[in-house]
Amino acid sequence: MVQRRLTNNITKLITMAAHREHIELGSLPHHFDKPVPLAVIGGTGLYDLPNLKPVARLTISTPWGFPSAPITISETDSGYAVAFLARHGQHHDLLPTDVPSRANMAALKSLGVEAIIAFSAVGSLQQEIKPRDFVLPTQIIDRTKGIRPSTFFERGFVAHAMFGEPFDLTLSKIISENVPSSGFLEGFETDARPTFHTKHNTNNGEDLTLICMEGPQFSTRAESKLYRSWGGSVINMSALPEAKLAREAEIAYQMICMSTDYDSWNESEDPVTVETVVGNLKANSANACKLAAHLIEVVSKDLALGTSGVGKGLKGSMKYSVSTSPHGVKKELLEKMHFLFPGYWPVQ
Ligand SMILES: CSC[C@H]1O[C@H](OP(=O)(O)O)[C@H](O)[C@@H]1O
Ligand SMILES: Nc1ncnc2[nH]cnc12
Repeated sequence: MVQRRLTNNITKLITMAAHREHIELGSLPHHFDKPVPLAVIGGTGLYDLPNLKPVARLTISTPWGFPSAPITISETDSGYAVAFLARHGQHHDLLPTDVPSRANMAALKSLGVEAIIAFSAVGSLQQEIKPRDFVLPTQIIDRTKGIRPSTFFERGFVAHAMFGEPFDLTLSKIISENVPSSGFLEGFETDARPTFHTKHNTNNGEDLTLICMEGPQFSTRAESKLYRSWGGSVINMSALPEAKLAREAEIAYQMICMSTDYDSWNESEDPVTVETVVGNLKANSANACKLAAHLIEVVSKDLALGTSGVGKGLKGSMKYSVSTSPHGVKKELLEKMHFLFPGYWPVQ
């Protein structure tokens, strides 16, 4: 019965997605004139926000190239505008290493985005984080290989952003306090319901640590066990440099992880394959979309009213994080920076 309901949901989602893609690609306006304060980045299995009404589809050129895909602007039932970007491209044709994160972040910033909720499929490094559970990480360990461009700054214009707290604490608090207790959990037997793991709800106030590896191959068992010994909770290939660039762009950023497998440390389970990841994601995609739609309403309202001050502490922070005297900086570099930070360092 539950299985049939899930299958029906999936079929409905696929049909709606195809319909939407047709509408979006065919006839949506290519411009949107109002600021868009909130963005959602969709990862593996989340290429669309099917519960929202698309109103524009934008192709944005930045000094760092084009984003992974055109950005869809949709409206919620209450009329809030939200931007959606598929991290690996609309048809998932970008390896994690090749995601143009600088262009993605710069394009979102140019729309007026102040906060990002990013979704990601992750492997679980802890027994209690079951496949299909959701996790709100609080820390990141960087296991990428230094081959992804990870800063907007470069030789000639040096800056250092703070990153001790890699996720935005205010945004994280709003998300963890607003996980819906019903709706989001529908379609599951009580004992199979996914858990939403947060530092305070399920981890006694201890950090939930996300390991970000280079990939595209999954980890060896020895690596997976090493990450557990470091206190890793979950693992993916996508949090970095995305989170670092959001910080440099002064955008509040929180990743919501969906566990799809036990990576390779758990010898009583089969090691992770793409089939396992995609299978779990598909089965739970209706759930993920419901969660996204609910959080979009809550966070958009918060941003509009300024209730919690999401992102306010970040505004202006990069202006004071620069080591180079702007007087000696090449004009081309300042022009690039102007795209992200209009008015910070005027081009002479
Ligand atoms: C297809 S499994 C590995 C792939 O899935 C995750 O993608 P995303 O974070 O965009 O959901 C992971 O980071 C890897 O890129
Ligand atoms: N086990 C895993 N390792 C890295 N990225 C993943 N994404 C989903 N599962 C993963």
